[in-house]
Amino acid sequence: MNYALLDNKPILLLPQNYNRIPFWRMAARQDKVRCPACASALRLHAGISFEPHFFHPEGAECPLLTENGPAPLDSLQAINETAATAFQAVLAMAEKEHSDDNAKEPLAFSTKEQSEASIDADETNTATIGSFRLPKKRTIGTSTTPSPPAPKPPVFRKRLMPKKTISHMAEQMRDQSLHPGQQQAVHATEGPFLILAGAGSGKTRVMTARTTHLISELGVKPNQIMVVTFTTKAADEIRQRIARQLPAGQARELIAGTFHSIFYRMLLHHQPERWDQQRLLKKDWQKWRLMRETGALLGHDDLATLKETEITEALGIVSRWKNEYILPHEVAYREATNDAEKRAIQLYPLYEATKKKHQWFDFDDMLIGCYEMLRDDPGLLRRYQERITYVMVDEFQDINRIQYETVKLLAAPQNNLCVIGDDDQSIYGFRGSDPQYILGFTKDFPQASTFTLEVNYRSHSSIVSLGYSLIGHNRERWAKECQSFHREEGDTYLFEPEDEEEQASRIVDEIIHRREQGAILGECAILYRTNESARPILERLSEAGIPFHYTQEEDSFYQRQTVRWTLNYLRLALNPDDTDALKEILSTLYISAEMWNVLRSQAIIEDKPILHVLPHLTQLKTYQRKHMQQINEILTACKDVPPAQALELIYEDGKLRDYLKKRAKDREDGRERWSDELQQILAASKRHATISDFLAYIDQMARQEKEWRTMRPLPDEAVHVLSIHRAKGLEYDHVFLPDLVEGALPHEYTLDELRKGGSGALEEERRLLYVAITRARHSLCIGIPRERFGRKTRTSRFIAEMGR
Ligand SMILES: Nc1ncnc2c1ncn2[C@@H]1O[C@H](COP(=O)(O)OP(=O)(O)OP(=O)(O)O)[C@@H](O)[C@H]1O
Repeated sequence: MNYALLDNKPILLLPQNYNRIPFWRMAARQDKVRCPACASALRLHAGISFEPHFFHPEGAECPLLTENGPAPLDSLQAINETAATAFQAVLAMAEKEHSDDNAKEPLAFSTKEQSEASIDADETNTATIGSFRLPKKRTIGTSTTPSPPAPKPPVFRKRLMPKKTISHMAEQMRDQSLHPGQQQAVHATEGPFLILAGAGSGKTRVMTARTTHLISELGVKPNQIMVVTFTTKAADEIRQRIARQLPAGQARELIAGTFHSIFYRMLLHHQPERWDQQRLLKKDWQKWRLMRETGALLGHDDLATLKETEITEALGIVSRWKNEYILPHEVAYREATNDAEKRAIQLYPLYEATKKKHQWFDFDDMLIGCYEMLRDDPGLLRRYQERITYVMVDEFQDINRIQYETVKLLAAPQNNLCVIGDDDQSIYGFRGSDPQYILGFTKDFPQASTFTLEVNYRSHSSIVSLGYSLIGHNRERWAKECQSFHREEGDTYLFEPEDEEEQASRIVDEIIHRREQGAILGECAILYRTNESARPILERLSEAGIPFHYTQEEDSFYQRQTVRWTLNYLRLALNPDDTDALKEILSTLYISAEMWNVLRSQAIIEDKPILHVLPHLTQLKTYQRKHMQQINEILTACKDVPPAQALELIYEDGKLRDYLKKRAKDREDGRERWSDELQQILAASKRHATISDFLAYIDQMARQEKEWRTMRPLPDEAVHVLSIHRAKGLEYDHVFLPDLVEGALPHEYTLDELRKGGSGALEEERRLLYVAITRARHSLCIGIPRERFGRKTRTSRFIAEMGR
């Protein structure tokens, strides 16, 4: 039903006021929204693909509930005449307001009428959803015949029309396991081959079929075939698929794995002492510490006391040089393009020398080590070349120079080298990979044959269309014809929530809705660009009791230092006796840890909470005493106000914001992450009426999150929450992409680079979004929150690009 009572006043979910949903959602959570007939509490269900509505939670008995669901507003008349009259009045008022000037107002949802009107208004090649435009018919396939006029879209739904040729092909091909293009790629085995394959075009299937063909049709021994994949998971999958098709044991002999795993096995075999795993710098912090000590050893200029970000930058640059096989002695005369590179030029030689002295090595050294071992020992190289007669490299777009050079050594002299990749999916530039290798393969191997696999078997046509409209804006790419195998159009939605909290709620409501329609949870994935986007989503999933898979890439949000300090202030407001909380925030009050014991004994003598004896410490300077007094007053005032208001008091009057700003400046950290974190807590707190509710909620979330993680649900039974980078190579029926706003996707640092005149990073961000879009089989929902971290957002430039 689209009506309810809030504090005895009628509210209606009408198109013109959908954008007030966050407020109603909260009211519904607090049982303030009630049914005008039975007075029981109503819940709000507001997803993405359906109209938002109030519903009676299970077990409710209400005269308005019929067999076919809740009765329309008219039926209320018979049950509660006063309420019905009040609703009619609200309805009339809303309609008047709407007809006056609301046409200009962009809506969070588009209604049936609006979608139809706006689509009618633009018959060319775009459809409008709310205030957004998406392609209605885009070239899929090669035909230039204009598509028939689009049918009227159902509510909240935008349809993209696939061309006839595609549906025709889908019918013809339904029962065949390999498309003719794929078959060609499988059967071409001798000499170098470049297989340029679009997203979802069956690269894994082709690699597997090619391997099986070599073994069972051509009699090649599995241990003569090397298959390089980008992840261990992909290698396992290929082995498993092959194991199903070949006699037992054969799959195990195949040389399959990532570059690192294959090369490391070779190194261990020939130089076990040198490459003993004990000497591997496995963890980031080990390299980090070594780099910091290198700086201190150099001891001049700014290197003696390297800052956090400078160390990370230096490690990144050194790693990139190594992947490009630029050796320490070669950088001395290099012209630095910026300060970070200048520092790296100085650090790199000593950093490597120290590692060598202790015989330590890292993952990049494995690649260099293997290349040099083969290059410098012609006998050994020949033995490998004689043994490995077929080489296949998947995800070739992400190869770096050192990997490429080693592969070339191994594949020679026959050069039965088959590389397969999609330059549009190259997303590891920061690791030294470069789409130029795939684009330049035919120059290195002029005799190479090139195949293109352009049919996307994964995604429904509107999703393929969106992906190609976007990626077509990249300049450095191999142009491909885009085709979808599927006749079905699929569903693509844009939605504009108020903020990241509402965005998360709507994604989760949508998942619940889809589960009710038969969707499998494991086929739903929420893909984010940066970790910050995950927090509200994980909370809403936990709250709704929906299991999820989430690989934590860094500290959980509520474990971060800034967040912990903030929450401890709130705890102290509730309970001035909370000594643990006070001890944690001492540094933010500029009180040293040594003072703690003095404070404790003073509190015991005076029989008062430590917080209250703070202003009376004799060691304090006058301004400090005044500040401590103020903190006491603020915390007392916080006790009885909603948490969002309390946080504002703590940040501003309590000067926590000033402290964090100063701290970041002192560390010259430069990152504004603390500020985003404060805004995130503020956004989360707005959903709660009291501090104790908010704190209890956080504790419960932490417990639940931990539980979900330890429960390890089966893959099918849990929603996947993961970064776009991790989602590469994977596929799901339903994909949700939150935060399509400037600064998130494209990421802020990309925009910085753009401002300085470089467009490479922006092209990589576009590829990243392309990867995300093409993970979806049937449906794709893109969220554009109007606010993020408490600030107004700007829609990602990529949205407009998808519509042109
Ligand atoms: N000939 C085919 N007929 C039907 N389905 C196919 C065919 N080839 C591939 N598929 C299906 O299409 C989907 C995508 O295949 P695959 O994962 O091999 O593509 P990919 O090129 O590796 O994708 P990406 O690079 O986007 O990760 C899979 O679900 C696969 O089973």
